[in-house]
Amino acid sequence: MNSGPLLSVRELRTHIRSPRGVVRAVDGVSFDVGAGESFGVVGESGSGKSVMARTVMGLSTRQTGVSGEIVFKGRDLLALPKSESRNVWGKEIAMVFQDPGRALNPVVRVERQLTEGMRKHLGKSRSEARGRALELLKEVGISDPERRLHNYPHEMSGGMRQRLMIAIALACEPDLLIADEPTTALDVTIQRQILDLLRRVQRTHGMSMILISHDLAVVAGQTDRVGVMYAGRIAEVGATREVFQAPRHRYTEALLSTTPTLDHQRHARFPLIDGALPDPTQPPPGCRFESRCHAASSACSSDGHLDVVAVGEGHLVWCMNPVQHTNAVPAGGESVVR
Ligand SMILES: Nc1ncnc2c1ncn2[C@@H]1O[C@H](COP(=O)(O)OP(=O)(O)OP(=O)(O)O)[C@@H](O)[C@H]1O
Repeated sequence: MNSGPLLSVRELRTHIRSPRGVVRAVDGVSFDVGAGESFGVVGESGSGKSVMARTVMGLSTRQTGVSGEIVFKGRDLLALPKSESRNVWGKEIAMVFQDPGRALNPVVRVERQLTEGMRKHLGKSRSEARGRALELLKEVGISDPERRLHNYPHEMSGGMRQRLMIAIALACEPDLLIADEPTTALDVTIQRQILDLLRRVQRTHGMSMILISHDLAVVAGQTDRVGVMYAGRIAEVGATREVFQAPRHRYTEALLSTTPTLDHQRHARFPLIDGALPDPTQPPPGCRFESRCHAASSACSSDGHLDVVAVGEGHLVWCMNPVQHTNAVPAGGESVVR
């Protein structure tokens, strides 16, 4: 029996060949997600959140080179034969995308989109899968499910389509649900309902969730732990409350300090921080935030290995000079992990 975290991502790299060179979209990312845990991922546009999520979901293209480890329930998915990893992706790990209109097949009726996975992965008969599909539609709040089974996606509203995506994701009872900006494409009034639904199904099904969001307030309210991504790497990871109340990486600090409404859980969209992300085809040596960091020293741009400092229980920061808070950690309580 595997007693480690449900998901352990280690030194994950996803490099994409493109006309402008090799984009190092994900470039040495490590984090864990525990069973039943909700893990948030934040970071400004282009930091690599979506590429990381798609890689964990097994959605790499031919232009993509992936290395590192994605250890899920004790098995490294990148080292498994394709025939086995295919059974994990879509069944044990499922994904809800930003734009349900694009993620759903426009020419296939709801019934087939909902039952396909159950028939393929769980070996359910057509009528069993149909019965379960009706239950799932009810669970995600879609009324008149019998009629809905015959619909095409375009016959449903954006909010209903996202509910349908969630039902499809739940169909094979996954252990991990990845939600990549699941409400960005929706009206503000619907966003809250979808987030509440995700949180509810995560709890009732006892799943783990990776929730990617631009919206810091959403992540603050919905997740147990958070990873802050910057330029293809994790800058800081830890309990959401701790990271948001006492950030130790200056990138996290900058995000939070320029987001005054976070306390009120409103409109906490990503703020503008002076400067720009480095060119992902030619990232600088050393710390990638160095050029925008007010506390950087010459050592930060040196080509040495970037230290990971443990600043609290499960709280790691990729910085050689983390922010100090009074009362945060007793003197000598911090240690370099590697
Ligand atoms: N198919 C692709 N070909 C080339 N570059 C890509 C491709 N997909 C993503 N990238 C690049 O990889 C980097 C990371 O992109 P990604 O979409 O993961 O960022 P993100 O943090 O999810 O941003 P957003 O919040 O805007 O979705 C960016 O520099 C992006 O331009």
